[in-house]
Amino acid sequence: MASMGSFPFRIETAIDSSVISQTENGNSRRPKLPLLAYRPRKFSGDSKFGSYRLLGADFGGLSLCCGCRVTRKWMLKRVNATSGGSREDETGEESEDALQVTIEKSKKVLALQKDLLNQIAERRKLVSSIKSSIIDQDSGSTFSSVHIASANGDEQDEVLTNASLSTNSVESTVDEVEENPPTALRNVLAEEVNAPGKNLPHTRTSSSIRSFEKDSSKEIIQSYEDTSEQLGASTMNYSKQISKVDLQKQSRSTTPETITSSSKTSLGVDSKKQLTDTSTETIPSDVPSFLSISRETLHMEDGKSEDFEKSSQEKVIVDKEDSATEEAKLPPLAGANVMNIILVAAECSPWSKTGGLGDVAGALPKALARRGHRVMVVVPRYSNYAEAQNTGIWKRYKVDGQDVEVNYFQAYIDGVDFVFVDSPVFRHIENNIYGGNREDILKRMVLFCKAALEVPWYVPCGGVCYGDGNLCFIANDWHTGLLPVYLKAYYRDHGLMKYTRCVLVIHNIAHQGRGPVDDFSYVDLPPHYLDLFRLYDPVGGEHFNLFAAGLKTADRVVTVSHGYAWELKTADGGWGLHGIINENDWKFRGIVNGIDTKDWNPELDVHLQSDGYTNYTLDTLHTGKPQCKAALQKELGLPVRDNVPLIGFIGRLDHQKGVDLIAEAVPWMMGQDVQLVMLGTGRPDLEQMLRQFEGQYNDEVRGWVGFSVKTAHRITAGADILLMPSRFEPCGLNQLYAMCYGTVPVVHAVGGLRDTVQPFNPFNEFGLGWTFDRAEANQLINALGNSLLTYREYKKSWEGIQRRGMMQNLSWDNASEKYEEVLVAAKYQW
Ligand SMILES: Nc1ncnc2c1ncn2[C@@H]1O[C@H](COP(=O)(O)OP(=O)(O)O[C@H]2O[C@H](CO)[C@@H](O)[C@H](O)[C@H]2O)[C@@H](O)[C@H]1O
Repeated sequence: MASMGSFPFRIETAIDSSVISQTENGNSRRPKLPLLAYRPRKFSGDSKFGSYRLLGADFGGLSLCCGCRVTRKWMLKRVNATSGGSREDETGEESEDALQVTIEKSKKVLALQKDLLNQIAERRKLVSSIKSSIIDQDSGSTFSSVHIASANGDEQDEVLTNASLSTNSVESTVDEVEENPPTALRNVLAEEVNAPGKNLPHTRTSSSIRSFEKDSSKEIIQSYEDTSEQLGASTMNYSKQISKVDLQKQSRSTTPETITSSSKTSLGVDSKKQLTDTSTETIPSDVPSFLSISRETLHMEDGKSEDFEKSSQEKVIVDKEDSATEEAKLPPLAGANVMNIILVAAECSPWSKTGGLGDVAGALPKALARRGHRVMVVVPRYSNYAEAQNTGIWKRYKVDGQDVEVNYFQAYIDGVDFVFVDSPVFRHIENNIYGGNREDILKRMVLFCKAALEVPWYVPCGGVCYGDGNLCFIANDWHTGLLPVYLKAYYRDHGLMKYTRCVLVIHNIAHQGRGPVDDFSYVDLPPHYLDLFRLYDPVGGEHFNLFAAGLKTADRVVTVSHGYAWELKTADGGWGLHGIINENDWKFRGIVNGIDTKDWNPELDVHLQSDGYTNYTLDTLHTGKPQCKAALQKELGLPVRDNVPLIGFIGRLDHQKGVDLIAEAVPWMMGQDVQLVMLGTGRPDLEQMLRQFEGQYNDEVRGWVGFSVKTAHRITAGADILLMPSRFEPCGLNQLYAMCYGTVPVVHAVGGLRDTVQPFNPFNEFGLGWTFDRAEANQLINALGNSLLTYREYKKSWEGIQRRGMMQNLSWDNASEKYEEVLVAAKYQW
């Protein structure tokens, strides 16, 4: 069957024997002239308006190239004209008038069709994006951001079914369009538009057409009217389809702004209600009594909440309008996997940061949002943050028998909702986030995890709460190890938050939230939960271990490199938790961190835009980097010398980072004509050591005790070599930053350092830096010696190392895709 024509018509050419057999004289032989039969099909409501069968393969030398009804009618008349003899004498003025009317009508129809074709082209893109994001072949079901916000399982199913059904409908329609591209019709239309009436007059000037009778013109007009009517109907129907597509696209869109604007602008009443219901009515009434007493305390503060919601909705709608075109063009990278993700961390750059966790919490969520997920970060509010507005939402949670009130602040930045949990216990500790005694820290984390877990219910971001369906939390380190435990104990054990999952990320196993078993009393859990926390190891004996409970209850566990994932399973690297990690190997995975390529980019770095520093790229490495080096030397009061290797160190001053190994190597270094700049805070003895080196080698060493993000950026840009002799390093970010800035890393090959710094091989000019196998000073000296030799004697090799480092794609884009795989695995796991 050759199928031609244009949407919404489906034209089929075929030999229809029943018609063949009904020739005028009743003979069953094939007629001399081709016959045409019109068989309208009833519009089924899905995609077809009618179907035409063209009988016969040839038509007086004209191929059956056009499926439009007009042409068919015209052909029919031509058959009659040919078979019925010439009537040229009857084609006078009257016929000319009729033709004129016909032409006018045809123009209108053509305009209508043209419009329709445009709409088809536009919507096809839209529908193909929906197709890719909807179908979940494995499960046969589809989760979408509509039910992200829905808490009721039944409702979710209903939404899914409806969505799937209507999508299928749209799909079939579009498939037909694709199967039957409207090229033929468009050709005819194009001709008609370019030269109105050209087609008809053209045919009419041919001898056979000149013989049209009066009636034939009327029939043509009637035919056009029919066509017009059908086009009108089809346009209406297609508009309905388009509306459906709109609705689905919007309701499936995962970004908060889309959801908000959908609820305000395009969603149908039911959909609006659904979203609204989610934000306000999904809070289960049968929440266990041992939970917070916050349920009744959702109150507005001087109407602030309303204002906040209104303003955030307005902002979101503007954002939505700005990005609407782009969104319509691009389907989410995550496709059918789009979900709501809430990353919960004790620190988040740029607001709070003591190390790499802050960097990850600030950057990974943005990368996940770029993939199309709706993403939130929940972090304590340690200080007043200019960007964050008070939502006016207050809740109270029980911590160690006391009611503690929290107030949620919110900001929407780079596609991510940042929610800050405010409470007196977090205030003014921005410089000592993990400070205080063990019980105080533990109580802060209890409060934080309880408050974070309920954010998706109570804090409307962009006007709509996240809800607990299709939701996955990402908890980070022991501080939020209670999150998966509370999710289980308070909710899932009670049949609540059934579709919510929690992935726990290990950034550093050395800190576990250990304490005496009695600490269990602070975490406010049923007694049978104690076993999750109880751990025995030769170092701590029987103790309370918060990380252990988190690892056991999390749906999935991630750590920040492959090397560290392997190390964590060993007795040396697991720090007492290797047993639990091995037992849970099935849910454990290593993913190497990415970096924020906006923050840490020599081309854009805001800290390189003053004080003699400069931004640079691969192309300007030759001039830019030396300028930064000179600026750093000048800023630190070191001799400004271009040819002296400048060695940098940035990091916590503790056992992990191997600062003591550097200290051991300093006397040797000072004999090598190098400059050494160290930035860090931590153990007082190591801080003192930095000061001492500076005093002792004042022309060569600078020891900056303190935490300065600006200085960290400037050292990264100005140094030639970055030293990282870490005893263990789960991932390490500084070596990644260094490589992006053309600074060559010299590292202990451990954990993520081994994963990310391929050792330089001078024979094939391969590699990114120098590594050494054991955390020992002589090994460090050996590797550093080789790097200095290359720096001085093999400039080309050095530049090759720099360039290879700078050319890597270290962004979060790759890592976020892998996180997405983990989140999806968690989502479908029961
Ligand atoms: N004094 C100072 N002033 C300014 N900035 C300073 C600073 N000291 C450190 N920083 C910054 O803090 C970050 C440190 O990140 P790292 O990944 O190197 O180590 P950290 O051990 O904190 O992180 C843990 O988590 C991260 C994230 O997963 C893992 O990469 C890592 O291996 C693991 O130990 C960098 O951005 C660095 O510039």
